[in-house]
Amino acid sequence: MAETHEDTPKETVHKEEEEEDQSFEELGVDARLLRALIKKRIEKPTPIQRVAIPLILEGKDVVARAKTGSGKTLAYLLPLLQKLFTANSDRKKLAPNAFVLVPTRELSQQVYAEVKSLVELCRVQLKVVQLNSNMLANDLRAALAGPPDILISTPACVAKCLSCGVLQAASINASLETLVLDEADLLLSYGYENDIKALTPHVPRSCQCLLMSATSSADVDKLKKLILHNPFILTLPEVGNHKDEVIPKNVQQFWISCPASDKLLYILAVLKLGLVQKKVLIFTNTIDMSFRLKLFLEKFGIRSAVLNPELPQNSRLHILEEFNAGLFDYLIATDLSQSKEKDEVPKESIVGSRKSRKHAKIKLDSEFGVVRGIDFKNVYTVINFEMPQSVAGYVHRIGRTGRAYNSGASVSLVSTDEMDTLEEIRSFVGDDENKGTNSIAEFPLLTKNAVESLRYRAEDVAKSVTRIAVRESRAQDLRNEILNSEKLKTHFETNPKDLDLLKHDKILSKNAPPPHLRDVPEYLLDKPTKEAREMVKLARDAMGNNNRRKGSKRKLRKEGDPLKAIYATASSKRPHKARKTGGSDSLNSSDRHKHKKNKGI
Ligand SMILES: Nc1ncnc2c1ncn2[C@@H]1O[C@H](COP(=O)(O)OP(=O)(O)OP(=O)(O)O)[C@@H](O)[C@H]1O
Repeated sequence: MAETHEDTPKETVHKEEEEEDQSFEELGVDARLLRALIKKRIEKPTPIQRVAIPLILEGKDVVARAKTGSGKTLAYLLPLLQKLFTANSDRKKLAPNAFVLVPTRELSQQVYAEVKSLVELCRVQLKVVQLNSNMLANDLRAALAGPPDILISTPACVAKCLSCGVLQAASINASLETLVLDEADLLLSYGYENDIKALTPHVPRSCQCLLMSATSSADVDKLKKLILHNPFILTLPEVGNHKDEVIPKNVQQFWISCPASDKLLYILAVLKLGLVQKKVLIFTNTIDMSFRLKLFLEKFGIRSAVLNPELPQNSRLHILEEFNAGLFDYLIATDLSQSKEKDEVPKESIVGSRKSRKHAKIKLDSEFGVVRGIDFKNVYTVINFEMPQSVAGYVHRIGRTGRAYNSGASVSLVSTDEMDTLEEIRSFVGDDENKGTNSIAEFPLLTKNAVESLRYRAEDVAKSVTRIAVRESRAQDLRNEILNSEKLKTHFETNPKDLDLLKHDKILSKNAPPPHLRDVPEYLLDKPTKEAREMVKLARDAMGNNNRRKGSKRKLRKEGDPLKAIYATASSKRPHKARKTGGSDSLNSSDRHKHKKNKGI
């Protein structure tokens, strides 16, 4: 095991403040990787990268805890690649030199894509493979022939490789130089404990072990004991042990009180009136609800895609790719960690599919995960259409926006039944009126009048989205995706960059959406809503409709995010106590005055 040491969070704080302007070069990153980072427009290291990279380059075992979106992936990938670039090519290699183990396939794909792009940009010959436990033993064997330099996979797949003799314990022991457990706080809760235990006896003592995690938990401690000996513990002060600092500071959090039966109406108002910035990631707790929402929104001309664990893997990856590439603005993701709907797809949802007849039932993919780790690109707004059932669920959902140095917002629709959850979240994230930290403020831009103006249309359309319509659409979508999945597989093998083949935000309703529902007539909008809408539009324009654009980002950081300026007053004006019912307050004239004056927070 690598040389070890125990660092204290306090020492890390000191170091970070002192060296805030350190460049990647000063951290000791290789010239090829520096050039790759420039091409990727990554200019300066994030705090966790500043602290972790030098230690990992020195060969230390490291446990790195830093909040979601803080750049943990590059924190371990850069030194890992550098180590492989400079390794002696004559050394014995019977198995991959590095294992990167992650909890979900989506994440495995994401890390793989990141490694591949870095390796290509560096023009270095390194073989990287990504495996999953659905692969046949022969395919696993073929992929591991060589063997590759880096294996990216889930613990279950490595355990499978060991048990079916595709990977030999002795070969791992002779060759493994680096073991990374990414999203370590999740690995055990995904049920990988035995898989990890199957691997650990074969990890050589000389192997450098890295544990990356967004939160500290008993599970991380357990893994630490299982794998590492006296590692450096890096807990970023800004994330750190303080429970009130788990949400990135650049994410503004809002909530809207609304009856459960009015949620469709409220989300329609928020989206249709243009009160939030795109792209928007919407979380539901069940697959049926995601289809209900999709069908409802598409009647109003709002096209969205759904992402859930019953879809074939190729489709899921393609949906993520398309969303990240900006091909559509609204993605409805089902966070099944919050749901009882975990075990199987209901049979009726797959009736008629050729595959369904063959297999009778389709298991949901247990390696699916949309909440943790996935780097959704340029998501500005996260909407909790249904509240997560745990504080951790909330933290990880919100973490899909405000990634790295970007800003973002979250809006939670909270029904009476979910009010206790909101209170629990508030007390956990340290929503403190006096400190102004991490406040979850009432969403300031949606007025009661604006909601009521859409009620008649919304209720009418909601009635037409029946349970049967939902089930049929879900079945149809699954059938389409199963067929598409095969096409995608072959197509993307030959055209990896072609993202336009299949659109995932296609309309599922049998009847085309009525044209009169596409636009909200001016007479339905009250004055505050028109003003709020205009302000969001102005902010969007000022941000070039994309706050990640080159140039504009730098400008924004300097001058403040215009959307923050809009929200600022409302954020500081928290309701005294979470109300149990009713909509948001209207903007009064002094609020509006302040909105205009405020130059950002
Ligand atoms: N130094 C940097 N400067 C700017 N952007 C960066 C930097 N490092 C990483 N990023 C970008 O920040 C985003 C988030 O990074 P990453 O996925 O590694 O976060 P994370 O800490 O692993 O989050 P999570 O815990 O949610 O998985 C990515 O899009 C990544 O490309």
